Amino acid sequence: MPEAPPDDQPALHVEHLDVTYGRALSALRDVSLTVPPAGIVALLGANGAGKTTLLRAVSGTLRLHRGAITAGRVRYGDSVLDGRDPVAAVRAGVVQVPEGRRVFGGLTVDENLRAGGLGLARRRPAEVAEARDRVFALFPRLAERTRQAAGLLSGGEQQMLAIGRALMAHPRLLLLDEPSLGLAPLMVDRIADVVREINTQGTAVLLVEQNAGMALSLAGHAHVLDVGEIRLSGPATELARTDAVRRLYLGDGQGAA
Ligand SMILES: Nc1ncnc2c1ncn2[C@@H]1O[C@H](COP(=O)(O)OP(=O)(O)OP(=O)(O)O)[C@@H](O)[C@H]1O
Repeated sequence: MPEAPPDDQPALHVEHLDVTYGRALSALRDVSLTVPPAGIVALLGANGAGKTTLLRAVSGTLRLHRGAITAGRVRYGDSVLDGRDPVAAVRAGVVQVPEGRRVFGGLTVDENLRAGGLGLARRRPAEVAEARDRVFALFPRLAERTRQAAGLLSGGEQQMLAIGRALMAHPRLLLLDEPSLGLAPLMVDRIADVVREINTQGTAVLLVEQNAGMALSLAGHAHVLDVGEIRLSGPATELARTDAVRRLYLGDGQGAA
């Protein structure tokens, strides 16, 4: 469990972040953003803009992908997260749901959930059971399939499981990487409802999405990344009205009226 009580919610501060892969590839340049306590912030951008890279920099998984922070800071409350590992981030209350519903296909739903939060010290069985109950309340479909192999779930159910597994670690900040990718519209709505519900329960969300309509309907604030740099930032409702966002991300060929 994170050390701080739930009502002591820190903010995430990403400050002037530069990230490179290998020696040559600059993936992020001078990126700054804040996720306020219990807020939802959306990060939009085309393929390759650097959205996943930013989540990796926050969750401590960058090094697993041969990336490195070369300048700037990532702070979550009093915890400095840049240069740390994923376990340090999880202990601070920051958990990433990777793109592509990476569930353990050969393990059951229940085993996948139990794998969430591994690395957290001293969890009592009652705490694990309570976390599972919370996941099942959000995703009743998972409760009906606890013994099913995760690889046999539908795409939407696998996304639910990936989010559920992250929730097992009691995040105070959830990093969601394209949760709507490849899902049917009804399932996208369902995932959006769940993100809203998780946030209502007090968890902040940094939401990476190509589905700008969904992301802007959920977020209070949003940023647009373009080839490694933040081009636009503002309240989600305002961003949804700008020409560039409407044309490029909301499928509005006419631009703003
Ligand atoms: N492990 C890696 N090694 C080298 N380059 C990488 C690696 N991961 C990402 N990149 C490069 O870094 C840049 C940013 O990629 P990133 O995956 O962060 O973008 P993205 O906005 O999340 O795109 P997508 O929507 O396609 O996932 C791209 O040029 C990508 O090719």
